Amino acid sequence: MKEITNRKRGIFMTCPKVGHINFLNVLPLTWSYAHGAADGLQIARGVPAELNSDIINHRLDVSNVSSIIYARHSEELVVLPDVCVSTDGDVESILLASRKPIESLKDDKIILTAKSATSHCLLKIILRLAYGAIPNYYVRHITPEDPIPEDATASLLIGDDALWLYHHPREGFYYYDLGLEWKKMTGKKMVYALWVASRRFAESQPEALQLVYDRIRHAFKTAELHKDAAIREILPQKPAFTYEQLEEYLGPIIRWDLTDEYLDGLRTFYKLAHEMNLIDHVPEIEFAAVRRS
Ligand SMILES: C=C(O[C@@H]1C=C(C(=O)O)C=C[C@H]1O)C(=O)O
Repeated sequence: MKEITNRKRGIFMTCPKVGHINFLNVLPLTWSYAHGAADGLQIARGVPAELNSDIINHRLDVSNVSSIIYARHSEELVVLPDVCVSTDGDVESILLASRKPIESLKDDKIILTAKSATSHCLLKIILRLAYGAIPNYYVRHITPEDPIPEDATASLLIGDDALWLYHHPREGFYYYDLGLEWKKMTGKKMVYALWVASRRFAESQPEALQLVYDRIRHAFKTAELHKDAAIREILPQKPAFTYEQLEEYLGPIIRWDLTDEYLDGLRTFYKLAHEMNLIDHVPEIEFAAVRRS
């Protein structure tokens, strides 16, 4: 298999350029890449906003991206089946931090982390539909140590920043988990990130796409087997978290299977985003033509 792949790679492929959002929520894949799964791939690490832009601008062939980006560029992208970053309720790492209770937010100033795209929409949908609030939003760099700038009422954090804040909340603020808020409002699961390939790459290099898909899928399929090793390996780089915190986060909390129920949650998200003019159409979800494993 390896030989065939390598031979084919020699014929068709330069090294596929694969984006990797460097958050703890994809630790099984980070671990796999560090243990052989990155061989023959060119991995580019970044935050969602960077990789969202890189795939649209053809600097990447495949990447995990904010799920809303697929809706905005579905004509240029195809979705890899079976993999995503999602939750059924609490997410822990997408947090609204606020000086006021969420029920009393109205036209306040809210700062949105510059790293995100999906959660910006998720927050706008939840505040508008569940709380009747239409705040003024500004995108800015935010640090979890100083989560709400002086001039704002609330702010939105995602990823490891938000997970850190979840475990080290500053007293005197209110905190809202947007995975839980979404579940309370819609009863549905929520998909935050998808893996997508540029259509151009998918059509011109199907074997290379298959290789990348197989590696990503395998990493999440075997996540449970390597969970302990992956957490122990990352902990020295993430001293602000305990083993128990990551062990809970990477399993019961974060899910990676893009099953029908998660797709249903994703379609609901797109429908509401469209109703709020955050996207201009609700896309059909078109999957890459890979052999599923
Ligand atoms: C669950 C999370 O979802 C992330 C949220 C994203 C966004 O808001 O655009 C993008 C990728 C996801 O990995 C998280 O931030 O931890």
